Amino acid sequence: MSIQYEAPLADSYGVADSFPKDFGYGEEEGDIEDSPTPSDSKPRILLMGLRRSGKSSIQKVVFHKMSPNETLFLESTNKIYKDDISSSSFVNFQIWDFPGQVDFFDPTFDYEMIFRGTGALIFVIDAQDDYVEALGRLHLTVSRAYRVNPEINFEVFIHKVDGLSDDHKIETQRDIHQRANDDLADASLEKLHLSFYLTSIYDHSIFEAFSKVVQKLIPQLPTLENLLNIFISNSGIEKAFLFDVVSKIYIATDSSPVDMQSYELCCDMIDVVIDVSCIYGLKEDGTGSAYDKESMAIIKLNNTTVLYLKEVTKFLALVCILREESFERKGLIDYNFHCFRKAIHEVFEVGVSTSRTSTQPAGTPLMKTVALNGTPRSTV
Ligand SMILES: Nc1nc2c(ncn2[C@@H]2O[C@H](COP(=O)(O)OP(=O)(O)OP(=O)(O)O)[C@@H](O)[C@H]2O)c(=O)[nH]1
Repeated sequence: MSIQYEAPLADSYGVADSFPKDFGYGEEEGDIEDSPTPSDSKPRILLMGLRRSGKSSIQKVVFHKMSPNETLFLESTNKIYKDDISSSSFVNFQIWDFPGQVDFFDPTFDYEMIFRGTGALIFVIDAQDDYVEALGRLHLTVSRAYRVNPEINFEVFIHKVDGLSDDHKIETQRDIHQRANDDLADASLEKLHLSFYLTSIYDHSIFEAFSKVVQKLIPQLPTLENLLNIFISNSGIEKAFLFDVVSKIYIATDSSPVDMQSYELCCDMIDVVIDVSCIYGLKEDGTGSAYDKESMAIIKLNNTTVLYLKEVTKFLALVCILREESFERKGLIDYNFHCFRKAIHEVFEVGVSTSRTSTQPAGTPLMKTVALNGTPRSTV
């Protein structure tokens, strides 16, 4: 494997373990503004579930680069932990990690306010444990939330599946799916849709699941997918992912099916690029950024596959998978990429100006749409 690597200038970040929260490359002309939304009114993604189901671990591994083994030492969460990831991520939202047992009857717990501003509710079920109690809790939580805000996306993570055999995984998913939907049918809540994912922090499944959760909240997803389709079909590229670099969530991909291996390969490439950049990309005086406008990398694998990464915005990178022979037309690919990048910036600039002109009456609840760094703010 050869790596042709153009190291971007790195900031005073440490190595991979202490990955920066903010890549820190400054505003440029036409750069996308940070959201002026006060943090408490930002749309949110809630992480709920029984104690020790793995909520804090998911949040730390996906958004804070914690290694899965370190989560063994996480202490139990005792109050709602609000994590505002908008300064480091394309996705301009808050993640609220709830303590295991939320008491809906506690008068200090204003669940109506919480659910009103929620885009997605992720309910985490520990698949290695007896999940009967968790299913009861799931039902109570989603039915309450649905009554307050039927626009919420309800996502169920059947978590810690690394401990299960393949057959057992499928059987567990089928059983949980069946029971959860039976409970909803009994309560005449058939319209409430639950989506299920098998997840583990020990592989890429948690990033893949989070990607899907976030994609549902991106209003411009069809436009992004279209742009990716046009880009790859005119450039001889097999697969392209638009990544939020810090979290490795892919916010869009072309319409060909995603196979887990390709996704993992692209995630690994981002890790390599950022790690090398953090170690060798520093200026002598320690200034610079681990990810900036110059960031790009080409990795040629021994099976005639090429991985090509390029910066799109402050938070986003395009990672493509293509054959070596297609890469011979690198000039064409680069030209098409230039057009693609310009189009993405235009989508976001239109978004920002739309949000500047749109007025939202005071007190209007923020609904489903999650605001993005560089995309329209919530307009409901
Ligand atoms: N095997 C396995 N263990 C996991 C996984 N995710 C989390 N864990 C472990 O589960 C335990 C509990 O994780 P936490 O993240 O603290 O759980 P929590 O839901 O936030 O717990 P509370 O704060 O008490 O509500 C830790 O020991 C984690 O290492 C996973 O995907 N697989």
